[in-house]
Amino acid sequence: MSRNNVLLKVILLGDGGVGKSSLMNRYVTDRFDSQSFHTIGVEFLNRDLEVDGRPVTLQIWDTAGQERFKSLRTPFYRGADCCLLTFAVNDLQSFLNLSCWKKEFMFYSDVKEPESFPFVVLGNKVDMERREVGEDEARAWCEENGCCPYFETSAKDDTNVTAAFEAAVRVVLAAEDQIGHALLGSTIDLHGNRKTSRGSCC
Ligand SMILES: Nc1nc2c(ncn2[C@@H]2O[C@H](COP(=O)(O)OP(=O)(O)OP(=O)(O)O)[C@@H](O)[C@H]2O)c(=O)[nH]1
Repeated sequence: MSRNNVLLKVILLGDGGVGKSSLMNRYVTDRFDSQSFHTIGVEFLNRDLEVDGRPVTLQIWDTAGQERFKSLRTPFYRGADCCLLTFAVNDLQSFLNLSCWKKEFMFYSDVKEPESFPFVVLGNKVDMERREVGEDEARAWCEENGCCPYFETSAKDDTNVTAAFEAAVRVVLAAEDQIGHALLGSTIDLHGNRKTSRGSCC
């Protein structure tokens, strides 16, 4: 039996210059521009793919990370299925700002169940020799903040870019399956209360 195509909206957030546009362009067009300009507002690109036999259209929304564009980007958070929090491993401040990005997303999006909303974290620019954020430190932040999985990426070298976007699709599909199973598997106890179970994203 053929399965229907699923449209998923994922949104890239993070400080200006960490490589959000470059990651999107690498994944969708397989190109890298070393002179990439700052995004103004938002841009989006689609890519069709198949994950575990399921046809998916991934709609990737790339937002402007600079503070002055905040009012242009926040209206686009609504309806997102997954948020990709991005920092650059050679820029400590962009890592420290991840919590602010997560808060901003939760404030302006229409997420119904904040505890189980899927986040993926990308530590970009791993091709750079000088690092300011270690992999262990980044993984620890992800664990503490319920934002898994974590990928170390390079849009320049095409390291882990496909893996990261496919992981975003997988966490969304897994979360949807879990809700489906929870509803199917919910039971009515003798007192008439519906029992459901829900897991976290990690
Ligand atoms: N070395 C290296 N440079 C990168 C990588 N990704 C992006 N860059 C460079 O970093 C700069 C900023 O990249 P962008 O993709 O425009 O960053 P952004 O996060 O979209 O920035 P805003 O649009 O301002 O939010 C550009 O000069 C890119 O060429 C990477 O993986 N490695």
